[in-house]
Amino acid sequence: MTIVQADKAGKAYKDRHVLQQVSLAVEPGECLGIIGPNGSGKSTLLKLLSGIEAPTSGSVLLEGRSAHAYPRKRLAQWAAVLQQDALPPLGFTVREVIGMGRYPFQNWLGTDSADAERLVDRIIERLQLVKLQHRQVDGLSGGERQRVALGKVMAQQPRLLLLDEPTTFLDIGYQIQMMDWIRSWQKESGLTVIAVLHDLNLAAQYCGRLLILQEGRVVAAGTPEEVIAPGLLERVYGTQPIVMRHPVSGVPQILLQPDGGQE
Ligand SMILES: Nc1ncnc2c1ncn2[C@@H]1O[C@H](COP(=O)(O)OP(=O)(O)OP(=O)(O)O)[C@@H](O)[C@H]1O
Repeated sequence: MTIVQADKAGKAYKDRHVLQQVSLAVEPGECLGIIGPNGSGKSTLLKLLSGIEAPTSGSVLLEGRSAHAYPRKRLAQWAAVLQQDALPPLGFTVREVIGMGRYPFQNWLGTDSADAERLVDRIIERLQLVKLQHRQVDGLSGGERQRVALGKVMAQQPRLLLLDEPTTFLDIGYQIQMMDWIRSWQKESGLTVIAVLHDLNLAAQYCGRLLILQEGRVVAAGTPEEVIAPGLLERVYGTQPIVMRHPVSGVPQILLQPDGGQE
């Protein structure tokens, strides 16, 4: 069954239309990348697709049901959101923060339906956080904190993972590591991923399908080959990048041209 379906979804704040007529369908196990310039509505779209906000027109269905029809706790057991700097609360250890991902699964006695401690152990090992697990999160570097935030959403064991700029503050090593972890998690568990990414090269490498927004409307959707095209990118971003094939994976990659390439 289609995991997420938007049908002519729109969002307006007062009389300002931030998103208009957005239609898309995301199938189980796929990775959809959402790209587009600053202010084009990417984060707003993610809020609609995660059920955090309701559309003001059209509809968003999660497994066939209106996102707003889900009780909050049920939604949290099903979908998880990872943001740019998820800023785990101060004063907690790495292990405690990862364990917080289990809150939606606890009953009123605080007991979990799964073997939560073993799950947290496995995640800590997987994300190479063993040495850091008893450290407070406040003292960690940006890259370490983002790893902890990923651990927390992994503990949630969602079926749908929504990423809002997950790699923005990370160096290239951490960017690749983060996206690789997410990809292997996706492959192992059939997780569905929707990712807002500013980095078109990362988006083309990790997402099988891309959707590009401009001023709140979908201007193109398709494979990276279809979307990462010089003419389209110039129209949307107002700059003309060089598009080349990645020498190893073959996916399209861009090189920026200062001043439009004219000396
Ligand atoms: N709560 C709100 N009230 C009014 N306007 C809003 C609200 N949230 C977002 N907007 C506006 O909607 C537009 C789209 O914002 P959004 O954050 O979705 O864009 P974005 O593509 O994620 O941008 P960026 O790449 O810069 O993060 C912006 O002009 C923003 O000012």
